[in-house]
Amino acid sequence: MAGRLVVLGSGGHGRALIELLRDLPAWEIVGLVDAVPRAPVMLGVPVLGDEAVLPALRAAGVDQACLAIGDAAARLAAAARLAALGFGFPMLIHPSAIRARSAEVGEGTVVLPRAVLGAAARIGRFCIVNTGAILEHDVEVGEGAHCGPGCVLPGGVRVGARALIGAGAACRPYVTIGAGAVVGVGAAVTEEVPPGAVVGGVPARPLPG
Ligand SMILES: CC(=O)SCCNC(=O)CCNC(=O)[C@H](O)C(C)(C)COP(=O)(O)OP(=O)(O)OC[C@H]1O[C@@H](n2cnc3c(N)ncnc32)[C@H](O)[C@@H]1OP(=O)(O)O
Repeated sequence: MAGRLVVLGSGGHGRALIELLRDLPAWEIVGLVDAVPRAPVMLGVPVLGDEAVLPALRAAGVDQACLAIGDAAARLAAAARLAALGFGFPMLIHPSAIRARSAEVGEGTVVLPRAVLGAAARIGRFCIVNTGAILEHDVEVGEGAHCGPGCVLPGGVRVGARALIGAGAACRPYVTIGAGAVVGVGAAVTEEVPPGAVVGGVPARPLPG
């Protein structure tokens, strides 16, 4: 699939996705949409305004969108709003990423440069697999979860919906990270992380606050 696409979100993740799309030449970015536009142009792409411009884009034949929103709940809420307007959400995988033939990737999920998706990995909808993340064989990632830059999820790790695995974190094989949990930067997860928990350190323990 390819065509014309709008990017929702003009923050840091938006800049990352503009660069990702530039390496997927079948896609043309018609512009950025942001609730609080900070500049009229970002990395050469026009910022069209807030979501009020979306119906006109649909009428003009733009029917694909890419959600550049880091916060999982906000990303999933935006997906629902744009789906109601008739937008679809392509999965976008950078050409330098390695995807096993048996790895499944859901709609609206983005896979950034040099990430690895191993055999029979299953990545849900609207996930972020960030730069250099390694998701090994049989890893399962739930809807809206974010695997941060350089994280390492060995075989059989399960990441619940909307969870965040921080940059450079690593997990023991077959461990489960609960829905909405946060694993801090650089953590080593050795045992199950309950839903909604925030853990960090080596080995990972609940963080204060
Ligand atoms: C391209 C991109 O940029 S993708 C970005 C992906 N995002 C990430 O990787 C960020 C992940 N977030 C983190 O690691 C954050 O530090 C969090 C969520 C774990 C904690 O953030 P906050 O809730 O703001 O906590 P805060 O910074 O106030 O720290 C609370 C305590 O936890 C400690 N702490 C925070 N992060 C960590 C960590 N990763 N490991 C160990 N301890 C930590 C702090 O030192 C502090 O301890 P103290 O109370 O003894 O001083």
